[in-house]
Amino acid sequence: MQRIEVAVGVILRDEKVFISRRADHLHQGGKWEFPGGKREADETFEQALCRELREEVGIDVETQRPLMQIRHDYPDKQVTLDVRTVTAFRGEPRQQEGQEALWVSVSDLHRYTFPKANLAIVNALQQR
Ligand SMILES: Nc1nc2c([nH]c(=O)n2[C@H]2C[C@H](O)[C@@H](COP(=O)(O)OP(=O)(O)OP(=O)(O)O)O2)c(=O)[nH]1
Ligand SMILES: [Mg+2]
Repeated sequence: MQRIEVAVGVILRDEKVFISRRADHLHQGGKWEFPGGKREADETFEQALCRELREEVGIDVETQRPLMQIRHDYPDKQVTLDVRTVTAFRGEPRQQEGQEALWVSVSDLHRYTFPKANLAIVNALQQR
């Protein structure tokens, strides 16, 4: 199985995080996620995150910082998540692909069901 590399953005504003729900038909469908997507061959993770957040939530990232990299093996897919916090951006985040999305307090993040690989992200944010 090939490992896929995913750029993931934790968009933060006033102790809230912007999350969206994965479409039902996708891998890990129906769960909440931090916006992002697969890195293309000619991109750095930083570039991939800028592109994905422009496409998926319509913002231009101004400040991003590495938070962690997570390797996780799902039964049907192996992923590496390159996770970055995004603390400055232009535009107002809006889900561009019709998925549900909302701002949630960092302290409430554990109430939402994320893919298993995300557990470390939620823990790290709540310990900040
Ligand atoms: N975006 C995102 N993906 C996550 C998270 N947690 C997690 O395990 N994943 C996994 C699910 C998928 O297997 C993979 C992301 O792939 P994807 O199919 O959404 O990528 P993409 O947006 O580029 O979509 P596409 O190429 O299929 O159009 O990473 C997360 O918080 N955000
Ligand atoms: Mg995506």
